[in-house]
Amino acid sequence: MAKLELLPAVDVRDGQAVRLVHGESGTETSYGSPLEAALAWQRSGAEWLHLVDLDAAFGTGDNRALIAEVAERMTELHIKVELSGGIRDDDTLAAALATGCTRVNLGTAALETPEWVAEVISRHGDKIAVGLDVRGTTLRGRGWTRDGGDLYETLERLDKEGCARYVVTDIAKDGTLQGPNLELLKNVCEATSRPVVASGGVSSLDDLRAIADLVPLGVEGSIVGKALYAKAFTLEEALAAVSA
Ligand SMILES: O=C(O)c1ccccc1N[C@@H]1O[C@H](COP(=O)(O)O)[C@@H](O)[C@H]1O
Repeated sequence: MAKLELLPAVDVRDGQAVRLVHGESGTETSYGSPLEAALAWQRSGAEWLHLVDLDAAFGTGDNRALIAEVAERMTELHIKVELSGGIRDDDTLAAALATGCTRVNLGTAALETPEWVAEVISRHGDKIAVGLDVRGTTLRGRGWTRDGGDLYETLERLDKEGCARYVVTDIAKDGTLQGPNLELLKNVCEATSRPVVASGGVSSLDDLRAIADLVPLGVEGSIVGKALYAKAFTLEEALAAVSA
C-alpha cells in the first residue's frame, strides 16, 4: 500500500514562521526564521514542505523574496515544495513557479476567478492543486475571511476542469491540535477520484495513522503544522508512524 506523504508546514507572516489558530489573523505564535524552520524539517527527513505566504493570503503585503529563498533552497536540497498563499493571477503564478516548487496551491482564485483557474489547470496540469478551505461545507477565501460557495459544487466543477489534486483544510480544526476531520476527508474522497492532501487538526501520531488509513480511499498526504512546532512528536517519529 502507498504510504502517506507528510508535508511539514512553514507559514510565513511578517518574515517569521508562525502558526495561527483557525487561520485567524492576530492569533500568531512565532517560531523564528522560516528558512531555519524549513532546514530543520529537511534535516529531520522531510520529503515535502508546505510553504505558505500568509501575508499574501490575507492581503497584508507579501513575503515573496523570503518565500522564494526558502523554496529555492529546499529545491536545491531535493525537497518538494507545495507553495501557497496569494497566487491569484499570471504574475503571482509565474513568480511561484519560478522558485522551482513542485506545485502551487490555489485558494481564493478558485473561488473568485474560475475561468483563470481552469485555464492554468489546462496549461500546467499537476503543478496546480486547489486548496479547499472549508467551514462546514462552505468554502472560504481571502485569508479565510469570505464565503466562496459550496464545497461539493466547486469540487465537481474543478474535477471537470481536470484539477489534479485538492488540499482539504477544515478551518475549525486548523491550528487547534483537536484531531483531523476524518469524515470530511472521507466525504471529499467519495466525491472525487483525484488525490487529496489532508490539512488541519493533526495532534498525535494516532491522528496521522488514522489519516494513513484513508490512503486507499484517495488521501495522498497530510500537512502537519502546530503539532510539530509544539513538539507533540518529532518529524522522524511521524515519518516512521506512516511508513510502518
Ligand atoms: O494556512 C493557514 O493557516 C491559512 C490561514 C488563513 C488563510 C490562508 C491560509 N493558508 C493557505 O493559503 C492558501 C490560500 O491562499 P489564497 O487564497 O490562494 O491567496 C490556502 O490554500 C492555504 O494553503
